[in-house]
Amino acid sequence: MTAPLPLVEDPRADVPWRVPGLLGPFAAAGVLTSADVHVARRVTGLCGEQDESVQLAAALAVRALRAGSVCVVLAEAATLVVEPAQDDDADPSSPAPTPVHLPWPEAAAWVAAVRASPAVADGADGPADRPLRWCDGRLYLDRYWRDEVEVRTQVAQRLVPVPVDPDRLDAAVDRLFPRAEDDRQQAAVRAAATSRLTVLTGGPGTGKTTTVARLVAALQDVAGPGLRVALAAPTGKAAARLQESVNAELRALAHDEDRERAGELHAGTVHRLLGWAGSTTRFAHGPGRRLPHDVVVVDECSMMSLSLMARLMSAVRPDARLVLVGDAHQLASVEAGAVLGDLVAGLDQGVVELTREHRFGADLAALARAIRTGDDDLTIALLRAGGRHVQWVPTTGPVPTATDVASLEADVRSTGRALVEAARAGDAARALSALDEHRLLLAHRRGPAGVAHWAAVTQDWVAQESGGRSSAPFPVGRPLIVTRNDRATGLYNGDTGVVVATPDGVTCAFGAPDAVVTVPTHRLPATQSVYAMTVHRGQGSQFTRVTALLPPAGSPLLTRELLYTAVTRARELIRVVGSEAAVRAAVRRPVQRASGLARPGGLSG
Ligand SMILES: Nc1ncnc2c1ncn2[C@@H]1O[C@H](COP(=O)(O)OP(=O)(O)OP(=O)(O)O)[C@@H](O)[C@H]1O
Repeated sequence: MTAPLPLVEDPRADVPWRVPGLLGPFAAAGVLTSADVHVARRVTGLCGEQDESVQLAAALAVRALRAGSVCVVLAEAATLVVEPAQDDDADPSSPAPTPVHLPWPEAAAWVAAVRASPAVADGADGPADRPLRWCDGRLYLDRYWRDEVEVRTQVAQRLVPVPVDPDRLDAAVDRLFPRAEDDRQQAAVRAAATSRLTVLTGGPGTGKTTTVARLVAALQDVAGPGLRVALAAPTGKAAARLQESVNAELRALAHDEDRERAGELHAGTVHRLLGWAGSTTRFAHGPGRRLPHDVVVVDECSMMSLSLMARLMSAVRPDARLVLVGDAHQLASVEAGAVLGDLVAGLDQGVVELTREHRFGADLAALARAIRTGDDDLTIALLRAGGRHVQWVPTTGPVPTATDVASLEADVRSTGRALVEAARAGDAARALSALDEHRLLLAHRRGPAGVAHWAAVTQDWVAQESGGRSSAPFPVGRPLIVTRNDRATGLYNGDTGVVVATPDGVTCAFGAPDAVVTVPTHRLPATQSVYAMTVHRGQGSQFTRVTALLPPAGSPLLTRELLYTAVTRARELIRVVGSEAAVRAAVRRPVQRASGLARPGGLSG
């Protein structure tokens, strides 16, 4: 009897087993996944569209969403390179992506077929009931086009002058920002007072949060008192940080009346503010039931997707003031869209950029600036020069050696030991401080330069420091990250905490060292250990010291925004472990997300 042949599986599960016809070579080349093909066939099929070139265009629109773009620019489709945008399984040691030669349809005939398709609404005035939309050379899934229209309309409606007493405003600005050199912060207060939309952008430590607090105080004076103010951020962690810093700043205001008028503010997630009803698109608040607030301030807006921004804008009362705050150079949202970046780049009014770094060490700030401006020579020079705040371990092989990671290891061991000791002593505040002392950030989740591998390595180092691994479900000293929002405990996806000993057993401490929240282990929502995290996960948080361990230069995840976001997570020290080629590849590679808002004039019509 012959043994059955072993089943041979395609190692890339996202490549369809067999895609016939025109889409076949695109699937085989890895440009399209089975999900892209499936969704495209379904949406076109429902409308009776059999033309394969239209199916291809639809599949590319679906693919674009995976890569963070809102639409596909069909004329540029043939310049596609094979690079799975968020693909963790991509082998980072593989060579850089290369253009692929594929059977692209002839351009003019392709566009004509798409525009004439019963699945496609042609232009802004096209039918409202089709799954796809063609507009200005871009093909969208219709839902995303509607979100863009919503944002564009809201922006136009909100950027109209709001009358306020000019003398009163002058007096408030002079009181709150008396120094002439704080002219940008003054401008932000003026913008927020005189417009219903203000975009406040700037790198870390440029005074955004300080400005938010003082502009709230100014608004309570010139448009209040008694304005209802909502503060929000895309993640619970970012919201907690915002609340803490804004209230600290409000308490420190020099004038009693400003302090009294502003009061104490609460911040929550954007989802919570909008009354999230358990699905990503259904919210209690919207155009039919607006938020009651007079002022809505949202921080960390770089993390907001197009869809969430559209929902937010349509839920804020037309006569309320909306202030969007964030660093437009950071990684954009995991979902499609880079609205903050589009607004900062495209608006000729309503945007205030803060540029003076107040907190950052000078060499850290210079490094962040070099990366942000795409200057790879300067980035390398600054890394090489090093300093009190910058360390570089240039690696040469595809995988870092023990020597390459020696300084990382020393940091992980010392902070790990401090964390475990504090947790064993039941000192939650000290354990939480130790938790934010150092963080290892990576681009990938899996693979040799991924979180899974490095979390295991660092966990071993910590275990060696603290008397071995424990098999307990919640070992004392284990750092945890929450992976799901949980109303019952008030914990949010991304919150980090630590397991601490108490006289009654173990519990988990979350929050800031001066505002500890304890949650018994049996009430915890889903959590994971957090010995290392992706840069995406680290967004919205800062740590005293950060090690960014870069994948090899060929990794598709290595981008300017990724490196900038990693570097700007550090308060005191950024250590980069990676090759010169990887650093240069990152700096030279800004993420390009296609959207109709980003095109010239895309925000005005
Ligand atoms: N005009 C100013 N003059 C002097 N110091 C300032 C000024 N504005 C802000 N600061 C100080 O600079 C530091 C950073 O300010 P802030 O936290 O507001 O920046 P940020 O842009 O919100 O930073 P991040 O994005 O990291 O949260 C704070 O210590 C703050 O007190």
